Amino acid sequence: MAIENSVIVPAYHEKLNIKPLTERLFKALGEDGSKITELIFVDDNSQDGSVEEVEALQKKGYNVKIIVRTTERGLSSAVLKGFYEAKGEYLICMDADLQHPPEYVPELFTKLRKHPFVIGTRYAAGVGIDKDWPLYRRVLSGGARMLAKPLTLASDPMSGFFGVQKVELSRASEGAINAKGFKIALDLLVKLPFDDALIGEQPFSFGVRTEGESKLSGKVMIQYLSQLKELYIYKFGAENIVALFVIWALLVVFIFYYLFIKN
Ligand SMILES: Nc1nc2c(ncn2[C@@H]2O[C@H](COP(=O)(O)OP(=O)(O)O[C@H]3O[C@H](CO)[C@@H](O)[C@H](O)[C@@H]3O)[C@@H](O)[C@H]2O)c(=O)[nH]1
Ligand SMILES: [Mg+2]
Repeated sequence: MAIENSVIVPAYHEKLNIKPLTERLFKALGEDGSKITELIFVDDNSQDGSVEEVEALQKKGYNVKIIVRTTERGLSSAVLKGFYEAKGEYLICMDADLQHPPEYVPELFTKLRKHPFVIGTRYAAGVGIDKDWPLYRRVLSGGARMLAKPLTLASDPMSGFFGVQKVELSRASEGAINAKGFKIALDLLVKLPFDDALIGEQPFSFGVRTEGESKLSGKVMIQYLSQLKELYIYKFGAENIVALFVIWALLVVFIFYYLFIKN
């Protein structure tokens, strides 16, 4: 049967998560879903046994492969690499560390047949973020989300759990997508030419990592700020950027006044 669905997983030092993710994903897809789905890990030369882990899963019959890059590093560029190598028309990106539960993937693929882009969101009724996700990560994520608000109507543009139709990717202007940093979904949301009203959402509960470590670093945060600046200019034009930052500054002062000074 032809492959219709591709699941792309950026992975760096994720050996211990590869097997449980693969088994849970194909179990969730069931027999019919598994026949039309491929799983692709894009690893940046971790040399931690990830390749051997994938080979063992292939021997068991899973449609899984691993692309090992040796000259590039980075989450967003790894995702784009996987998207361009994928055979499926329907592409889903998810993290390797099981913070994005594979059990939501079948529903995401179903929605992706009706929407050009589907974002996995933690901000919807009945779902949320695991109580053990550290406070500093919540604060960082909340701040990052607030700064992205004027750019997209999607409720969780910081999410790394999302789907996009392959045909949409080809509609981005040449070289437009920013492959630096972690926030590839935000870049696609702003730069692909579909209408925001067509964005689908898939509520999901965000788990905590149990194996390996987060790769979020100061460098990734700086890359996010630089990406934000580029996206603001892309969307609103360089001439409006000062006005936008003034509005943001006034908003922050207002919130500060309202929360801490008014009473
Ligand atoms: N190939 C490759 N993969 C990478 C790299 N850096 C990170 N990854 C992979 O990208 C995924 C997310 O990385 P984490 O290190 O787990 O990120 P996080 O701090 O938990 O951030 C997550 O939370 C955000 C939402 O708050 C998400 O937006 C983001 O995508 C990520 O899921 C993991 O599968 C990780 O192995 C890299 O340089 N290269
Ligand atoms: Mg993580």
